[in-house]
Amino acid sequence: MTLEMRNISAGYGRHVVLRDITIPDIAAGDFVGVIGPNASGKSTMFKTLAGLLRPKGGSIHLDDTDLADLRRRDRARAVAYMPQAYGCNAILTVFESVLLALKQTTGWRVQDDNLDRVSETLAALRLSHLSERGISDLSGGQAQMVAVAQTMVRSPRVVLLDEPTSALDLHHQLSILGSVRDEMRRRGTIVMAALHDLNLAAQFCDRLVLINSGEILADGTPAEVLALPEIGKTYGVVTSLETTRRGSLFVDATLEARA
Ligand SMILES: Nc1ncnc2c1ncn2[C@@H]1O[C@H](COP(=O)(O)OP(=O)(O)OP(=O)(O)O)[C@@H](O)[C@H]1O
Repeated sequence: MTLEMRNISAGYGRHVVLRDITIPDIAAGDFVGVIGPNASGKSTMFKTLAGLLRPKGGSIHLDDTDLADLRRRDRARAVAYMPQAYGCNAILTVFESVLLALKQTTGWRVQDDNLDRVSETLAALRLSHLSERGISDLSGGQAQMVAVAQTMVRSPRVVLLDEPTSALDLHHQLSILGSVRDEMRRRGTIVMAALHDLNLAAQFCDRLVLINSGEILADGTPAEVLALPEIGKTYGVVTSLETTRRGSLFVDATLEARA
């Protein structure tokens, strides 16, 4: 399976946000980090991929299928999107809310294997202990992790996560990204995640796409992209890429060059 964005332009009314974006050859099981400053177009890219925003030009292909040719429900089955703003005040348990997400693109009759799928997804994300909790009684971080479960449960071919770790403590950032990466690799699902933390992006992503002002500035492995001078320029900081004693990449950033 291959996902490809070809010459996509998109925006809101006359405001053009994405300018002729091409991202080729995203393969099954790839974890692609989309990095770039505030308002650079990351969410707009995800909304366009999910079919919530119609591109003004270009096309998106999943293998030989142009996603624009799919019916709404089929597209939602193929591409699942977790927006930045999530949350739910319904009187549902976590388990029920994930089941509801699963049934959104199928019939409403609940079968045993649906229940198994919900249990497996919660277990894969290490969230089983929250199953019977009320969805509206969760902390911000717990709600964010449940939103990831709601996105993954339908076994889509592409998962789009818009800042999935913004509300999580350090332990849960590592735990949720590790679980998503392992589970999605096992299922051969493509994951694209907008991430602000470049060190998390370096640790978990196979590939990084740097976007600024709606244009792709770099696309490559974390080691390639994070070493580019464009990284510092794009964020308006000075960066240097280092390797820690444990062999991890580490982006050291300051506002101004040190004397
Ligand atoms: N619904 C909308 N209507 C009009 N303009 C919008 C809308 N949503 C986003 N924009 C504009 O599009 C541009 C890109 O926004 P987008 O949300 O894609 O950025 P982002 O990279 O996801 O930012 P952040 O990191 O702050 O979440 C911004 O200038 C924003 O103001």
